[in-house]
Amino acid sequence: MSAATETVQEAITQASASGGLGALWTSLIGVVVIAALYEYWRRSSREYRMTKNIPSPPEVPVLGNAHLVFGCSNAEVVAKGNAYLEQLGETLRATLGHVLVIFLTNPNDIEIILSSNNHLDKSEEYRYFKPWFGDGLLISSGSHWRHHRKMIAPTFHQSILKSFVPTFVQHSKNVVERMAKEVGKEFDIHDYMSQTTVEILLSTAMGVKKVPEGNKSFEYAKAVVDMCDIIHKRQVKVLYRLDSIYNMTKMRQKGDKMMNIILGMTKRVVMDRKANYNAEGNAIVEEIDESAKKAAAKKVDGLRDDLDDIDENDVGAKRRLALLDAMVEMAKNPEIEWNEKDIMDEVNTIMFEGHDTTSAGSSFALCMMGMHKDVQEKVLAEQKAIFGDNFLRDCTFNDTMEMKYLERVIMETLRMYPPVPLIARRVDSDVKLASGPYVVPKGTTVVVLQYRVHRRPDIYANPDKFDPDNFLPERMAKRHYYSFIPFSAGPRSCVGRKYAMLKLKVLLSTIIRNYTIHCNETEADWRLQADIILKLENGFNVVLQKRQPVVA
Ligand code: HEM
Repeated sequence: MSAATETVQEAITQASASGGLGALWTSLIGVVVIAALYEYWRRSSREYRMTKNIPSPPEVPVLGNAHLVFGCSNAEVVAKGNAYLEQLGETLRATLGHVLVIFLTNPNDIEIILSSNNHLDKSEEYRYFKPWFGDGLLISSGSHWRHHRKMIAPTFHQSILKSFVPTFVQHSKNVVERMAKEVGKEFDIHDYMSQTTVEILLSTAMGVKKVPEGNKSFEYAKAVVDMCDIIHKRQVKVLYRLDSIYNMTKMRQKGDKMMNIILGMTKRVVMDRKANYNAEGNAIVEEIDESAKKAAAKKVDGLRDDLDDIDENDVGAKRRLALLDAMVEMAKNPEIEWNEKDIMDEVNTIMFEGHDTTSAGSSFALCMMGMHKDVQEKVLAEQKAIFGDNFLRDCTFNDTMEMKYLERVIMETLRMYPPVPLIARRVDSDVKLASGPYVVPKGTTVVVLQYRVHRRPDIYANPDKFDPDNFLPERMAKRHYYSFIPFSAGPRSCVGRKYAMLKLKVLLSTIIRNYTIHCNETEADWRLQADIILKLENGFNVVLQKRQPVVA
């Protein structure tokens, strides 16, 4: 007899002994009636009825599909989700109790959502980020988001990014030096990438002159990983979604501890910058070049966004500031609506978005090069062609423009292992999908699954094969624009995508010119962990060997 059956029998025996059997039956009947009413309400909602024709995994009353993920580890949830999509097709409906979600993997459907200026609001699931990001860019909505986006996008302008290159180089050289002690041993390179990407963000976008002593940056990065794990659990486990239950758990206590570490770091960053604020000294003055302006303006309309270099109204010289300086200046300007909370919200948002994504991206890229030696050799050949006899000299912005093959390696890595594996939006009106006779009702959560779109065999002929040539210009030209979306796309795409690509090139170029990378595992050994940012449950394990001096 199971322990549960014994407990129920014990309760019945005790209840009948104390004359409470009637009360027990009444309670049981009460529970059944409430469950039946809930199930009736759940199934008769407009969302449920309108999406009934969309394929769904097997449902049970009250819980919907929630029973399928009970007790599953993160990697198991990912594996199950993939298996259902494989079995049921490109568009899927799932329910967690009454919470209904539509999963999209068809680029035409995705374009309808992401290119629209209407479906810009994030889904309910992002609310668990609120104590961390406040009303920062990632989760805010409406006019607040529009105002912040307009003010923040120019702080990632190309002229600012170019000025960051020497700092990217210095930190890349530092991490090469730190990793020297691991040479010949197998180790998790993600730990090094995390610390470095935090420090790079602090020194560039945040303008911090001296990075925190000891392993404070690593402590921050670890706290971010733990906090993401907690937020992800709250998103997928029905009971933790309720604040009243979550507040009673040990997880809440751990969450508070992590938030203290995270907010402690970002508060110090803002205080430091304000104390050393010198807008004139830090500004980048850019001469606006007529021919560059005309070339930029010629870009295909559909691909234009607020990050493209289109400054048609700019004349003469333009003064630009990096993110935190720009925000401190805005807060001083009475004509701009910008206060202390706005600064903190954006610092917290960008410190998170800007480091964890690129540390995952760089770690995946290094592992892929460690596994695919032919690709590593081609990357090396390109580096030799660029750096010649002076192989270990500092990389410049112009060098990065020559790194076409490395760029393809990065894009192929982001295709196969997109650091942000999914995006969720709440649709603003009823949406007719292109993938079938489906209508997604207003207010429903839609989830765009980049990971699955990027592995569609009808788009990428051999989707599970690592092939940087998937990003040859002629192949890219033939594909749907929304079939490669690691940075999302449309008006709410990643504001840091150019920063990320430039930083990844400098970092990977510096590492590859110093070390040969080996990865003893195969992709089949990897256990993907998709809690907010895609990672590996079993670590990014590589072995480095010092590269012999290279002769061009
Ligand atoms: C490989 C690196 C990166 C990847 C794959 C990536 C991916 C993404 C994706 C998919 C989104 C949309 C998320 C959503 O809608 O839920 C996003 C938004 C965002 N990203 Fe990135 N990102 C990367 C690096 C960066 C960097 C370096 C920064 C800043 C320094 C940054 C800042 C942001 C911000 C602020 C948003 C919110 C934009 C908005 O809602 O207007 N990201 N990113």
